[in-house]
Amino acid sequence: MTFIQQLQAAWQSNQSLLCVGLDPDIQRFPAELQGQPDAIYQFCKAMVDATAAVACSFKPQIAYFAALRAEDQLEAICRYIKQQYPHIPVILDAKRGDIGATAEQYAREAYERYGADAVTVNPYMGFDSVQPYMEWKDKGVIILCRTSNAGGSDLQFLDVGGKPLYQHVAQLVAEKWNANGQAALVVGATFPNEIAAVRDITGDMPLLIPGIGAQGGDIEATVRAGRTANGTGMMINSSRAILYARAEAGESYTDAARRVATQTRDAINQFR
Ligand SMILES: O=C(O)c1cc(=O)[nH]c(=O)n1[C@@H]1O[C@H](COP(=O)(O)O)[C@@H](O)[C@H]1O
Repeated sequence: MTFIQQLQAAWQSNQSLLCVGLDPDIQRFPAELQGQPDAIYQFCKAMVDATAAVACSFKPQIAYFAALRAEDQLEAICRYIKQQYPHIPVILDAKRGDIGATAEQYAREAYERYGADAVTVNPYMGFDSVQPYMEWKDKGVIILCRTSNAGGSDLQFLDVGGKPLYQHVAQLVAEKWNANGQAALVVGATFPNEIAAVRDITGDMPLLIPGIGAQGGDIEATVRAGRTANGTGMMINSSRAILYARAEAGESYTDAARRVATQTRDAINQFR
């Protein structure tokens, strides 16, 4: 099964467009995990188990693991998801971008070492820097287009021949780069007008949309702008708002994560 087929199946089986981001910040872990040698893995495993029933994808952010020399725990959580929840695709968020020969190695790292189904990449160095990821025909290649951060406008909004650069990227990917139908684009939930513009350009291409939750993006505006005709087409990511949800009376930290993930999935579904 290709990444896109896997994603379509997960949208249906879990009735969900929610991507659960795994950004494990040890400073924010519950007391019971503090000081454990594999705390990052244990925390992510607990989050995966708590949210798997309402997620269409998981997105581990590699920096949170690599900064603490915890790549082995990233390997382990990717393997765990594959074993326990093989129907839910894993997106490695690495935002890679380099010359072709180096990109080949990054692609092997994402797809072989971590067994990811898709990886986020940066288009700034052009097609030959993205192509090596596309040689893996059944894998997803998720390309930055209009990122959720304010500074994204510094370059992505520059006028290139009468349109902003992010629209040029969307057009390039939709019309030229995506020969094998495996591409998706990143567009931030903090910019619903831009989500709508990218949706217009790209037809039914899946969009990875981070920025709801901790970054304050509006769920209704996001879904209305990004949905396809059949009410899918999006992986709407939330990380910190789910991982570090405040527990209510009698709740464990995993209960709180499950509650917020379920509420977020349901809030998204209201507007599909
Ligand atoms: O590619 C991404 O996932 C990404 C792109 C973008 O434009 N903005 C963005 O926030 N992200 C990632 O999405 C996650 C957002 O986390 P929260 O703000 O905690 O929900 C982080 O892992 C970011 O690295």
